[in-house]
Order: sequence, then C-alpha cells, then structure tokens
Amino acid sequence: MTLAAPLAGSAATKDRSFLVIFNPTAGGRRRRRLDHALAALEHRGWDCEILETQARGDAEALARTASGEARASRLLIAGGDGTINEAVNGALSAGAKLPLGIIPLGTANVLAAELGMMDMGDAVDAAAAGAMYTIWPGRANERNFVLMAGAGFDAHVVATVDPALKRKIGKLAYVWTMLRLAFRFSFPRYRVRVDGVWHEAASVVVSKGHYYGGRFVLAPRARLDRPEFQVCLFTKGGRWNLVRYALALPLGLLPKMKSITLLPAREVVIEGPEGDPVQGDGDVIAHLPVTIRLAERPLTMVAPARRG
Ligand SMILES: Nc1ncnc2c1ncn2[C@@H]1O[C@H](COP(=O)(O)OP(=O)(O)OP(=O)(O)O)[C@@H](O)[C@H]1O
Repeated sequence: MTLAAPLAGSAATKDRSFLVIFNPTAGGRRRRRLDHALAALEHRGWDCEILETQARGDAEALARTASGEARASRLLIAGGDGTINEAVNGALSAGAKLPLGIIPLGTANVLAAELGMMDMGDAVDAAAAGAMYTIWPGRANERNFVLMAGAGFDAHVVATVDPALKRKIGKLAYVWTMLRLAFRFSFPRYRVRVDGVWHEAASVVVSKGHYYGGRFVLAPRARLDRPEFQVCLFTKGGRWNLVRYALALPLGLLPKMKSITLLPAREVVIEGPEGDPVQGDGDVIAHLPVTIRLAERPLTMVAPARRG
C-alpha cells in the first residue's frame, strides 16, 4: 500500500453507523457481494443504511448531502473507482467532514489495491476497524480525482469504452477498445508544463497512486497521502510504442523504459487538441486545456492498518 502513517487513534468510534452509497448497475452479483459485506459489518456492531444510485451523478449528490447532514459517522462507497470518484467530489464539496471507506465492486478497483485491500475481507476489516489516513486528492480543472488524471491515448480509450460492454466482459472491454482505437488514433503531441518547465509527450498520466489499470505499477514513488504528484510522460507515440507500453505495464517494466519520464510535481498544465478528453480515475472528468493541482482540502479515508 502507498500510505505511510495512520492518523492517531484507530478507526473505532462510539457511533458505529455507515451511510452506504451503492451503485447497483452491474446486476445481482454486485448486490450479493454488498449484502455479504454489510452482513459482516452488522455482525461487528455497525448499522448500515443503503442509498442506491439511480443514474450517473447520483453518488456525488448523495455524498454531498450525507457529508453536510452528518447522518452517520462514516460514508461507505460501494462501487468501482468511477463511483468512488463521484462520491469523493461530493464529499469534498461539502467539506469532507466524514471519514470515507470503500467496498470495492468495480471492474479494476485500483483504489482498493492502492489502499492495501487484497479482497473483500480486507475491505470489511478496514471499514469496521481499520486505520484512518489523510489522502490528498488532485484536481483537474473543476473535478477532483484520487488515483490519476491524464491525457492522450488512455484518456481516449476511457472516453470510447462502452459501459455496457464493460459490465459484460470487465477489463477485456478496455483491451478491445484499445485495439480498435489503435488503428484510427492520430497520436497528437501534448505540451506539458510540470512545475513551470515545459515538456512534450505523446501521453501523460498525473499519478497520485502508484498503480495503473489494476495492480500494475506505473509510478513507483506516487503516494495517496503525499501532497504531490508523480507525472508520467510517455515521450514516444505511435502504434509500435503503444504495443511496447502495453506489454511492459503488466511485466512491471514500464517505469524503467527510456521513453518514460517520471517527475514529481505540484502543478501540471496539459495543452493539446482543444477539447481532448482528460481522464480521472477511469472516467472523463475534464477537457483540454487542463490545469492539475492538489484538491483544496484532504480527505480522511479508512483503510487497512499497516501490516508489520
Ligand atoms: N445507478 C447508476 N446508473 C448509471 N450509472 C451509474 C450509476 N451509479 C453510478 N454510475 C456511474 O457508473 C460509472 C461506473 O461505475 P463504477 O465505477 O461503480 O463501476 P466500474 O466502472 O465497473 O468500475 P471501475 O470504475 O473500477 O472501472 C461511474 O463512473 C458512475 O458515474
């Protein structure tokens, strides 16, 4: 996990209640997994009230209201990284007063991996009795993100992937979309200002977490709890380099490639084709040109206590 020190004290509180924001779109399986997790939490003395999203945007509105009302002692987001991203935006806009936990039910669940959750048991343990950590989200123009934001080929894949296909075949939907897009992508160049210094790249990922696309390391030094980014510049574009990047990522070789530049940063500006998509946490959250800074305030998250 990429978290250093937990906040003083454990996550145990007197008022043991969760407001659970749940994205039910992936069908019955998600619901069954959630029911198991909540039964385990209730067994451990936690009250859980479920609020289901009906449409895109609901998780944000529900988290905003819940944070304002403080109706429960914690928020628990049950869904994928996209639903968590929405809830984080809602919580931050209402002052981020409640600690946030997650029940990972998505396709990639990168945040769960980043927080050190290996399985649903870890997620339940963390929610019930984990440690509290201060997380520094980033902000791309008007939208916050927890894991990463970027422009280039991967942002176009995110913008193109069919949500229904994602629900049907999971991560393979990204592979399919990548293959289709690779044949018609024009590989534009992007100008990237990293803490005042301009660079050029074929693709950019501004990382808060060190994983990318699952449990694959892209930015080894990135940490959720550090108020800075690691910027990953893919300096070479074109189809052949795309294949090299795609093969190197699962092998853990991407950060060592010559055509990858990794830089720490506090502020990143990306310029390129006007209106090009910017992905954040796996959804389109902005369009070029974009300025990426830290969020206005940090977030408290409940995660597994550090082992060892
Ligand atoms: N009830 C809903 N109906 C339609 N869309 C929704 C609903 N609730 C949430 N969403 C949207 O669905 C998107 C995808 O959902 P979610 O992130 O939970 O799963 P996922 O895409 O499978 O996981 P991951 O983001 O890890 O790939 C989110 O970005 C969110 O905005």
